[in-house]
Amino acid sequence: MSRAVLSLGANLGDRAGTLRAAVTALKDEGVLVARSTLYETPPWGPVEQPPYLNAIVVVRGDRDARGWLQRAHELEQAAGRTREVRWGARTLDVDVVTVTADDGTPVLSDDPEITLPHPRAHERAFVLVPWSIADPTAVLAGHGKVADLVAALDPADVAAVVRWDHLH
Ligand SMILES: Nc1ncnc2c1ncn2[C@@H]1O[C@H](COP(=O)(O)OP(=O)(O)OP(=O)(O)O)[C@@H](O)[C@H]1O
Ligand SMILES: Nc1nc2c(c(=O)[nH]1)N=C(CO)CN2
Repeated sequence: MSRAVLSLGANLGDRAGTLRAAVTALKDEGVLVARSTLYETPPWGPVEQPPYLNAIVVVRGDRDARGWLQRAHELEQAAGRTREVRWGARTLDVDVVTVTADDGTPVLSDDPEITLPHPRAHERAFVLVPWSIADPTAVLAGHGKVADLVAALDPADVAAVVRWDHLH
């Protein structure tokens, strides 16, 4: 058994419907431990594209790191995602942020197919803000407490991550 933190993002189509369907699928298979609410976030990266809805889920089950990556890809495929431009728009993006063994040891990997922790998680407000809500005690291996990483972000980047439920 291991625990994984997954980052879910959508910026095409019915964004909220897509994220809710992914969370429901994880809940129905009995692996969902915690989830954030939905957040609207400005697009990160070099590609001009619509705003994202993002969420963090914590799952626990009988999978290793590759198993969680496989599950992430299945969720993307179920949402109709095709492989497109790097960092470009998509119906659903599921990244594996961390995997932790049951004894609390973080899984570390520099394999390009599954790099852990996710190499860009520590600088992404759209990951850190929802994660600190889903798990206020969370730690990102190599970078420290997630709540401290949020506090160290540019306040403008944090303010731009807006609880989406409040807008609707
Ligand atoms: N921790 C990880 N989570 C998800 N994919 C990973 C991870 N580490 C490596 N990869 C690899 O990255 C490849 C590209 O993933 P993807 O298209 O989701 O990237 P991206 O979302 O555009 O960029 P980013 O990784 O910066 O979020 C995947 O096929 C996967 O094998
Ligand atoms: N705000 C935000 N920006 C992104 C996201 C995402 O999930 N949220 N995913 C991307 C895919 O690589 C690129 N940029």
